[in-house]
Amino acid sequence: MPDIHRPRLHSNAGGAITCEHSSLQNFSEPEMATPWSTVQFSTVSEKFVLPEHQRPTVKHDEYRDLDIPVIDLAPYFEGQRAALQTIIAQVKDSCSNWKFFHVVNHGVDEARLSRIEHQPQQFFKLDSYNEYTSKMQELSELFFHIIITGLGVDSTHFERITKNAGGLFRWNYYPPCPEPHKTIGLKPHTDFNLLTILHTSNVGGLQIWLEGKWSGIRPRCQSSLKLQHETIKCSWVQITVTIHGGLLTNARCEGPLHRAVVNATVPRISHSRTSTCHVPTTVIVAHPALVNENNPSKYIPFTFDAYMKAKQMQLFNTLELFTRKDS
Ligand SMILES: O=C(O)CCC(=O)C(=O)O
Ligand SMILES: [Fe+2]
Repeated sequence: MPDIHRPRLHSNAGGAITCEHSSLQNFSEPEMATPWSTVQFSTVSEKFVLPEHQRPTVKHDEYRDLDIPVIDLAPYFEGQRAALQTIIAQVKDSCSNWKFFHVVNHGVDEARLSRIEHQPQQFFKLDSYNEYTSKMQELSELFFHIIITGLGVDSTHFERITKNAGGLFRWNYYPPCPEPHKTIGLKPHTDFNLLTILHTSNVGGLQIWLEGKWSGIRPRCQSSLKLQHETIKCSWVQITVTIHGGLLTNARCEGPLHRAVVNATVPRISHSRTSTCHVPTTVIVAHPALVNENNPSKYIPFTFDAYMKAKQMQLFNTLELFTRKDS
């Protein structure tokens, strides 16, 4: 298996991160002030304000004095006899009593750990990053407008959601893979949320399920666009409407099933920006004008909160789905 780094992160305030696979870089948009952010805010954006009962009551620097187990790997690396047996017993105990533990003298060098921590911070400081995210927001809003206008329906129904849309920015890194035919970079999926803007490096890999088969989409970075008498070089982005879009439009605009394949020679990077409805209580329901006898309502309305809970059920409490109810 190639070591695909696939960050999946929910950029709610501050960027709580959930990783589906090992993640190399997780970047959320700078909606909140952080010590190393160039953007400082005095209030939290409305779209991140949680209902009172959902707000955390334990502060970030409020710690409990717990006797969390610390596993020391030094004796093992030093080749001490019986070290492994001791560690096995400690880990066994920690797993059943705590479900987690700290590890010291783990052999991962400090400089490397520090780089992993600091390099992303440099990225967030870049002006280009802030400019990029606001451009992406503008582009998303423009496309919301275009899509809604195309449906020929009144836009107020969508505005409650699109106006509050936040962003989820994700980088996918696909290293070259010695046996690309035996594996896949990103399994078939549809994106959730409203709209995805995807930009890929000039290396193929994205495939979309079209007319009953997987179709490779040619990367078109630096394509030329004729605009009045001028030819301008433009970088290409792809826009897909995703699951909430499908629900809002009663399946008139739904995101495509897609996947990413890997290759043996060149690394590939893609970054996607999905628009997210962050108001947990907003009910996502099809526009009434798009539901009629010929197009009966396809989906049960849900709130963003319910949707996230269902998603988390699968991501974090997956085993609950397989737990015997009679046990
Ligand atoms: O890498 C790609 O081309 C696809 C990425 C993707 O589907 C995603 O990030 O959801
Ligand atoms: Fe995707």
